[in-house]
Amino acid sequence: MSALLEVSGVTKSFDGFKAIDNLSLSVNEPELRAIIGPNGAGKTTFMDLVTGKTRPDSGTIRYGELSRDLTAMSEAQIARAGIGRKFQKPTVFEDQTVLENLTMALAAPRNPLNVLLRRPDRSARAAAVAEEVGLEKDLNKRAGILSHGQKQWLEIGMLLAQEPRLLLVDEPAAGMTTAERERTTAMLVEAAKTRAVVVIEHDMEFVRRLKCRVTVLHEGRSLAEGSLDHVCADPRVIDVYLGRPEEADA
Ligand SMILES: Nc1ncnc2c1ncn2[C@@H]1O[C@H](COP(=O)(O)OP(=O)(O)OP(=O)(O)O)[C@@H](O)[C@H]1O
Repeated sequence: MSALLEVSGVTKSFDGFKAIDNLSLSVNEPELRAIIGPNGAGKTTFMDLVTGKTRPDSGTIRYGELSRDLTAMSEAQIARAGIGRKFQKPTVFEDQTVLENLTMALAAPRNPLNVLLRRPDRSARAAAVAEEVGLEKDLNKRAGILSHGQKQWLEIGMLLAQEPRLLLVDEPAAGMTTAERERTTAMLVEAAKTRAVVVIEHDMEFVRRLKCRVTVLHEGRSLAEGSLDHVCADPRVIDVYLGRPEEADA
């Protein structure tokens, strides 16, 4: 296990307001990491910075063995370097089938000789990804008729098909049924066995099931980090995020 992503002293202001304030954070490979924190804590901005959608005012974001500085790379270069992002709302091609969506998303074979010598069966690879995200029985269904949860899984599958080294996932459980949430947890835990997966999530039960290291963001800074039990016992986290029971009752 080694650091794949190293965020050091990053600050990002919008109109003088520090959305990210001297943030340092590192993610290993493989690792599953949850990022929690109150509204406006800077969670989405963090993902925007890593993917190159937003540029920091100061600090560095280094990635991979070569410690490439992501702040000097375009969004397309960052995506090509193996960083995938799943936004909250599913974005799949509704008129295409599950299989077609996954096939379109498949990563191009890295070695051109593979294409010449052993032309990979793209449908078989797409079917294997479908199995990873529990859609193996729905290969020929049009994506538009899938449930909200299934669309989320399809999009996760489309990202996995691109073989990312770092996958950023924004609130995957939002709008899902309890059963769907449980399957999503299992999927992310499995995906994080061979890559880095960073999940933003508000649902604490969901985070608990991930059984992973948790970073609590608050006002653009890392307030606490460790197991969920560890951060939940931190009085500062209780104050700014979890609330005290007597306050909740009030
Ligand atoms: N493009 C932008 N322009 C101006 N302000 C922005 C921009 N992006 C984010 N902000 C501000 O930065 C702060 C952090 O926002 P961010 O969306 O990163 O928080 P968050 O932790 O993801 O919140 P939530 O849980 O509500 O999604 C907020 O005050 C937000 O209004």
